[in-house]
Amino acid sequence: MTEHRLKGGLLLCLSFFTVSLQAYESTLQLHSGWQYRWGDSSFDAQGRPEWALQDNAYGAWHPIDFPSNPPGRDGQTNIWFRTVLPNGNWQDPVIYIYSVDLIVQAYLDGRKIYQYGNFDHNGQGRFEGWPWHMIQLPADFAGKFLYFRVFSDYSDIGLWGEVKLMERLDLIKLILEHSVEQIVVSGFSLLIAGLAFVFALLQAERRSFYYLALFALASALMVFGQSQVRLWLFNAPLFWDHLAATGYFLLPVAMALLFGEWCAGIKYQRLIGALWRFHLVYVVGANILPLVGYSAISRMYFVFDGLFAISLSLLFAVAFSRFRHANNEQKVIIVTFAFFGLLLLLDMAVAHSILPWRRIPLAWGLLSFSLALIAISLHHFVQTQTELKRLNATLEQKVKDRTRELELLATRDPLTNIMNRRAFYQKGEPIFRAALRYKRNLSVIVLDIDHFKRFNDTYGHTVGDQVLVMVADCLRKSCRDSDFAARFGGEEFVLLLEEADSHSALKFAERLREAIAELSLPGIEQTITASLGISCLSPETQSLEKLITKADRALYEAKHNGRNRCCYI
Ligand SMILES: Nc1nc2c(ncn2[C@@H]2O[C@H](COP(=O)(O)OP(=O)(O)OP(=O)(O)O)[C@@H](O)[C@H]2O)c(=O)[nH]1
Repeated sequence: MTEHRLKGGLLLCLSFFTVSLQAYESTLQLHSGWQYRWGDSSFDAQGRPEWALQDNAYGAWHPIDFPSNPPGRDGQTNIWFRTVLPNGNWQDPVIYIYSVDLIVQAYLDGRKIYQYGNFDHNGQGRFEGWPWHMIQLPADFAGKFLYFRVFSDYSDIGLWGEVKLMERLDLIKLILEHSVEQIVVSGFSLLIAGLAFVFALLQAERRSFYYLALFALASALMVFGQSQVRLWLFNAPLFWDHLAATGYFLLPVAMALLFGEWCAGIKYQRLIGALWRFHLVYVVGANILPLVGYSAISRMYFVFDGLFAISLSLLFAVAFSRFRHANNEQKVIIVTFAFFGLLLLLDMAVAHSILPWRRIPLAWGLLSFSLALIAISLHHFVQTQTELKRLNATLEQKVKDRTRELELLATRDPLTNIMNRRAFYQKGEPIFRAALRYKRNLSVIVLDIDHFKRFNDTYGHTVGDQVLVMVADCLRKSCRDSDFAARFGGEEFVLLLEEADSHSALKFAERLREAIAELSLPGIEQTITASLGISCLSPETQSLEKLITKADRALYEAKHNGRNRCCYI
């Protein structure tokens, strides 16, 4: 069973390979041996065109290399072409035509075998888009004349691009091959458009990202709208041609906008501004006029290409006049733009038969331009983000510093730089509550400098201030980590001693008193002493305030008993 399957598979592969190999060998270019005849044929009673019946006047047909734009058009809109189909070993033969200007019928032996577009009784019709054509041939085609009846009121008339006799399977492969690069490039452009749009919404350098999104979107529309695979997605050539034309006509708008943005500082900004506005009006007009039946999108190309060629040349001139002074980014843009622009000009030259028909790799030019733009945009994005981060960090630091300053202002005594009354209560309240709850020791010392008024009166306020600062420093140095001191106002200080019972609080107060008594100021004779009142937490002391009041009473005792002493209640 497995062996059978294997054999079957191998055979299938082999036959596919041989069919494609054989078909590939037998693909024939129908690029020579044609004849043409201006005007339109009359039709017999059975509806057969008389020009497609072989026995009619041979002398009326003129030889031409390729069935396109023969001489002597003279405003005519109808033409016939014919060629003799060759012999060959075919399995499923078809004629592939890249495109026709504009609508077409194909006849073999007077039998109509293909039609694209609608011919009225005058042999005229409307533009229906530029699809690729696949004309199925009957088995007995060899050696017979194949006729094409063509109508065009466009600048070109006839078949355009490739005309080939080939196997249907090969044609499918050919269309896929032709479309791969367009699918990849248009997909990529669409991705760029989406990303650029998101970046535009997110960050500061909005405008260049919007323009980049517009350029990438226009490119995607143009490339996919022109791809051959488009008809398999949605078989409406006119719709795709409108889309492709809109994308194509939008290119100079987006290019000029981007150019103006990225090459800021370049002269001629007004010219660039005028260019994009002008082309934008053209895009709108080119879409509206065919809709109201005034013209066809096919006619819009001719004028557009002329204008685009001028705009491109102007942009080239502007770019290169400033090339030497441009920075590296601008140079990359200019070079990739030049490459893309050159391909665009070549494509136009081919489209208008100035150059012989060939495929121009427009997609690659477009890709390189898009890649350069996205790389530079991302570079700018990263730069802006880094700058923003740096600014944020500086700002955050400034806010922190300022908050800290404000905090200090709100909690510190500006003269002595120790806590003020407010901060003392803020810090002391939770400690007091915890001590009360868990029955821990807690003591408060209220300290007042003796006869402080005399310092002010005798030596002036500056000396009074110096005494206050010295005493505060002494308190700070004497305190343990868990203790803290605050200036409550004037020459009065309060200390909170955690885990200190009356005994150790008294001992500490005594040490403090002695340390203060040793302070001196050069040239000041008055000794610096302080009186201290001490109170300890007991179950009946219900608030920190009350504990301080108690210590205040003790201080009063100390003052009353002669100052420079400690009293405990
Ligand atoms: N230099 C200076 N003096 C202040 C400051 N705050 C209050 N004083 C002064 O401190 C003095 C306090 O004096 P009193 O309350 O009479 O008490 P005292 O002179 O210390 O006397 P006793 O407390 O009874 O020993 C007043 O003259 C206030 O003007 C200050 O920040 N700087």
